Amino acid sequence: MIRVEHIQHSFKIGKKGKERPVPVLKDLSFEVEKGSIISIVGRSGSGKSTLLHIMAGFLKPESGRITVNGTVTSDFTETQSAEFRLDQFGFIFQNFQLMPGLTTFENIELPLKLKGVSKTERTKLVRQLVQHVGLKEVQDHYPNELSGGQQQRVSIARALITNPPIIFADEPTGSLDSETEQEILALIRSLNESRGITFVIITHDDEVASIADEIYQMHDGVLKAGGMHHAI
Ligand SMILES: Nc1ncnc2c1ncn2[C@@H]1O[C@H](COP(=O)(O)OP(=O)(O)OP(=O)(O)O)[C@@H](O)[C@H]1O
Repeated sequence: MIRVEHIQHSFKIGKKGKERPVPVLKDLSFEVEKGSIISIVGRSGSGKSTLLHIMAGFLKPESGRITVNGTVTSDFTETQSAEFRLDQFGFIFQNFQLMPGLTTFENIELPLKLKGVSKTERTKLVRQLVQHVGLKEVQDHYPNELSGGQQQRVSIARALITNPPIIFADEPTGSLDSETEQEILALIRSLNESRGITFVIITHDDEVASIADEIYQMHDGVLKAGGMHHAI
C-alpha cells in the first residue's frame, strides 16, 4: 500500500538571484490500496509526473510524507531510494526507454544483473517471462527491429522481471496506435489480476484511465478522486 500525506512541492523558476517558487503540488493526500490499479489524469503541466517522481523517490517533496508498505520512503537518502526502487518498483514509460544496444532478452535481464542475480537464475526467469508476455519469437531482436507494441511489451517485461509489488506507468500507451493500446491495457489488467501487482498509471487519456479501480483528477496541483469504479 502507498500512502501519500500532505505532499507539497514547488519549483523555483526565473533568473539566478530572482528565482520565485511556483507551486506544483498543493497538499495532496491519498492512498493506493495493495493490488489495485489507480490512474491519475490531468492536463499537461498539471503536476502528474512530479507526483510520480515523488512517489517513486526520484524527487524529494518540499513537505509531506510517502509511506510504501509501512516504510517511510520520503526520508530516504538517494542510495536508499535507489535500492528500494530496484526491490519494490517497476517502471513503464511512454517512450519505452530500452537500451538500443541490447536485445529483447538482454533488456529484460538487465534489472536482475543490477540485483546481482546469477546467470543461471537470470536465464531461467527471462525465458519464462518472454514466453508469458509473447516475446519469445523476438527475444534476439534489438529494439529498432521491434514494433512499438513489442517494445512496450519488452519494457513491461523489464519492469516485471524482479517481481515488484508496484509498477508506475507514465503514459504507457502514449506512443501506440489504438489497437496496440488495447493490447497493452489488456496485458496490464491481466498482470494486475494474475500477480496482484499494484499499478499507478499516469495519463491524459480517459480510455487508459478507465482500466483503473480508482481514478484521480489532477488539476493545477490539486488532486480529486474521480470516484469512478470500473468493472473489470
Ligand atoms: N525541474 C523543473 N523545474 C521547474 N519547473 C518544473 C520542473 N519540472 C516540472 N516543472 C513544472 O511543473 C509543472 C508540472 O509539471 P509536470 O511534468 O509534473 O506536469 P504533467 O502533468 O506531468 O505534464 P505532462 O502531461 O505534460 O507530462 C509544469 O508547469 C512544469 O513546467
